[in-house]
Amino acid sequence: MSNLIPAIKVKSLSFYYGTAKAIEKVSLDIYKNYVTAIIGPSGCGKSTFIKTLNRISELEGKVTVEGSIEFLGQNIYDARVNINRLRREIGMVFQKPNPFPMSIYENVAYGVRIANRSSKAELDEVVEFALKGAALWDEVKDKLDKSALGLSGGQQQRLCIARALAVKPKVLLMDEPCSALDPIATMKVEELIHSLRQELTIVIVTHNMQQATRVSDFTAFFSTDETRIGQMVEFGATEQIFSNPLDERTRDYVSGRFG
Ligand SMILES: Nc1ncnc2c1ncn2[C@@H]1O[C@H](COP(=O)(O)OP(=O)(O)OP(=O)(O)O)[C@@H](O)[C@H]1O
Repeated sequence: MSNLIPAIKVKSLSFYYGTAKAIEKVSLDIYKNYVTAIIGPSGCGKSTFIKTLNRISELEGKVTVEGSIEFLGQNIYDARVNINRLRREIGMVFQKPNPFPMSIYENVAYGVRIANRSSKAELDEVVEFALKGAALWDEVKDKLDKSALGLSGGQQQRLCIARALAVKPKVLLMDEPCSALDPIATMKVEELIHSLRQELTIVIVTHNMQQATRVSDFTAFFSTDETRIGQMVEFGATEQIFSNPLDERTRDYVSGRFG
């Protein structure tokens, strides 16, 4: 792989819920226009980590962050950072599809309306662009005014991806985006992830190791020891992590002997 440009540089990141440390001193570069998978056993801090990347983790109450996360040359934890803009530039898709109880069109247009004043024609264009980007346009183009809640689970998840794409993010964070989907819907989302990396940088948390090998270019393996504090054990090209891991703990996990 040539041309590795970091989109996000995580430096010695530690994270606490109240006084409980959830992750310790994670450092890693997330490369632009590649897919990075975060894998590891339950409770090792994968979701916590991904949520620190756009400061969604701050919505969890009293939390403390140490270290830094550089995005576009700035520490995102700097007091001058505009959090709304940060979350538009680093969008997020969650485990369970969470469409708003409104029409398909309004779901996609929502964030754009908040971010800037747009004409109806501009909004129409963005909605079409985002739904096409999320490979959902053909299925919904004739029912844009219908409730999003009438869509299947897989369609709802692609709608949530379209909603994130509508505000033209540079990075998309996906926290187990397929865990509530059937195999066919999962395959569609995986194909989508593959094609989206032309335009975007993607970070995906997954429990499914086959999925990590199918969709990602790089993999970070997180784990905990007896302290129960999450740490990054190993990071590398996905092929290397799965075929020739350097750390014994990674080897045990990817071979299914642990976790
Ligand atoms: N909102 C919260 N408040 C307090 N502790 C939390 C909170 N969310 C997570 N934790 C704790 O932080 C640690 C890491 O949790 P996290 O959900 O990030 O792990 P994970 O690797 O994503 O787990 P899983 O694979 O089960 O989703 C756990 O010990 C968890 O109990």
